[in-house]
Amino acid sequence: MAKSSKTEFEYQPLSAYFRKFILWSTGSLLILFLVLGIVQRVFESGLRERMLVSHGHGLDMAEQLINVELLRAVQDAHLLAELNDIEAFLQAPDNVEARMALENTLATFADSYGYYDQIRLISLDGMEMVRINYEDSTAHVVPVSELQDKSGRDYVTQGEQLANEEVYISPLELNVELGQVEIPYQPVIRIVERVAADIPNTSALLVLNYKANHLLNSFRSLFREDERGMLLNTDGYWMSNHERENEWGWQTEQPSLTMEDWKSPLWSAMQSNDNGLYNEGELSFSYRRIEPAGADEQTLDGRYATDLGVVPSIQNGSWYAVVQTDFSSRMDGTFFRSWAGYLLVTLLVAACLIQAFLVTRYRATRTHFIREMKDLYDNAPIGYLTFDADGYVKRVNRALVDLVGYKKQEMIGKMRLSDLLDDPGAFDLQKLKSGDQQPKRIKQRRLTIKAKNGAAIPSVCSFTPRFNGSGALVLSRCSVQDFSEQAELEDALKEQARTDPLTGVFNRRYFWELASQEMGKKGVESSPVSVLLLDIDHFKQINDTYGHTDGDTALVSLTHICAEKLRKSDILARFGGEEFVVLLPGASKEEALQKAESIREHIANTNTRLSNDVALQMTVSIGVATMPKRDIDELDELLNLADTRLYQAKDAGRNQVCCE
Ligand SMILES: Nc1nc2c(ncn2[C@@H]2O[C@H](COP(=O)(O)OP(=O)(O)OP(=O)(O)O)[C@@H](O)[C@H]2O)c(=O)[nH]1
Repeated sequence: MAKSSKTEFEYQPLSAYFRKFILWSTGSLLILFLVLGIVQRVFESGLRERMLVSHGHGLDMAEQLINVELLRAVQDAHLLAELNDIEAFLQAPDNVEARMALENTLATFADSYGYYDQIRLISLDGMEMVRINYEDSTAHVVPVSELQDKSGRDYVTQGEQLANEEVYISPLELNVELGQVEIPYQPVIRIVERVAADIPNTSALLVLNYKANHLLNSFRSLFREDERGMLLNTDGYWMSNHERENEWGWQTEQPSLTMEDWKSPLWSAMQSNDNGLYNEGELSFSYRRIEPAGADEQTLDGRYATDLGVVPSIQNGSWYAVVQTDFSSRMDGTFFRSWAGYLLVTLLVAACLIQAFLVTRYRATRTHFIREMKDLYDNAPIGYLTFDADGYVKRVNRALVDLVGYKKQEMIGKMRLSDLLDDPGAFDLQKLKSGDQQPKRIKQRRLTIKAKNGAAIPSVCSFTPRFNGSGALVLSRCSVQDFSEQAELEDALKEQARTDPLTGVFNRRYFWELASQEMGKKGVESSPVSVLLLDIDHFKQINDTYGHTDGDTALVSLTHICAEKLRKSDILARFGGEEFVVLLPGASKEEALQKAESIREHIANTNTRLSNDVALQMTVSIGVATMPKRDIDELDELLNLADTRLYQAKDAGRNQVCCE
């Protein structure tokens, strides 16, 4: 026969299995994604924190860079303003030597510093008096004929308001030559200092054109690759932007290239707070208002600037440094957005699905198994009863209910095992509970169950105890098998083994057993016992004459006739063939003799009706032996003695009793 390949779990309908699988996998995937979500959130917030630290660091560096650069330029202006050559020139502007001395000094300065593409001395009415151009790493003295009128320029107007040794720092802007923005762009800041103001009619403005490219390049290099650093002027135009075409909008006739136009809420935030963070989707902006070498008394740099003569009231307003990070692109570089991360998530999802499959399969198998077990328990052909450590019934099956006649609800939790036993003490629960005797299974025991109707039911019971981790009994299952029929059969077999099948009296083997018991009986040791051994006279002739069947009838009849003369305590048995034995407990020699005589006489006087209506008259010979005191070891000899005397009776002519 082909072996079935069906597993237990396959017995479940596929739809039920699939539904459970979906439930389990949905549940476990939800938990997985919840955990992953939390992990990602924690990681993200850490990343955001690091991003803000990096932003803050970049803005600190930017502020420091701007102040250091500009204050150094202010210091340079002071250094030049102190030159005697300037004072000498201003006192005699037409003196060629004084001019040349000043031009040389300024050219040397421009050469050796390299930060300034123009160093000029401008009169208060705006005319250039001396001008040094620094181009292609070389300082050039501009001839007097090429000097220009700068009156009306903002930095000149502002410079006119300065007191001696006061400094004005112009806005950062592209240099304009002859009305046109110089190409390539030359970002410049003009440092203007009033010189020789205390000498009447000689005061002028010392103007240093600070080349801001270096400052802007340094600014750009402060930020990480995935950060965008921006520098804006007080009107929100970019002086530095990673997209260079967005820079200098106010000078390139692109007035919409402002922060306000690009990100209006961010610009509003920048107007209201000096420092702050603005988020828009995945974009994060940190911003800071910077006073470029501003004379802000609150800050160390500001106090230093004031000391250096920078006049707060006429400065050009604030700059703004902004750093922007696209958080999603920063996440792109992390494990969560890497192929390893995606692989891990895929593996985890696969693990969840496999786990859901295995759990569903396991539970389906287990459910099926439990159902099978329950079915086996409930519908077993023998009774099952489960009881707890106190002996109370916890569960019973149908067969047991049928056997005892109680309803389930009458037993469960209400009756104990002992209530169901004919002898409540027959089963020792304590023994089952004791820790040192924890048999996995108590071997079969014969117990008599007491049914509701009072019937005693012989049963075979076996106990399977279950213990907890600390060895205490939790439950025990007891199987109960009705043994009534077998018991009856056993009794019948026992009876058969004891009796002579023809006559129904005890057989020789059982006679020995009973006689031995009688001999060993306690309390009557000194009382006598007698034995009669009977043999039918000429029985062979009866057989020969009437046939074997009538012979059998005669044998049966003899036991009846005999029994009429016996007490209840006397024991009659067939010893073999036509020979019988009678044990007379307590009978003395005289009493035994008397009993033998009465039996012999009764047999001789009683007819036995055979077939064909023949009336048979039998005689018996009897040997009598008596033991005055009981001794089990003498039983054999007692019977031998009776046998000898039986033969003596035969020899003496039969139909008589011999006792000596
Ligand atoms: N019908 C029948 N005959 C039996 C049974 N058991 C033994 N016999 C017969 O009993 C007879 C016994 O004969 P014997 O031993 O010669 O003794 P007897 O004829 O009684 O002679 P005595 O004992 O000397 O008086 C034999 O013929 C046996 O076959 C039995 O169960 N039924």
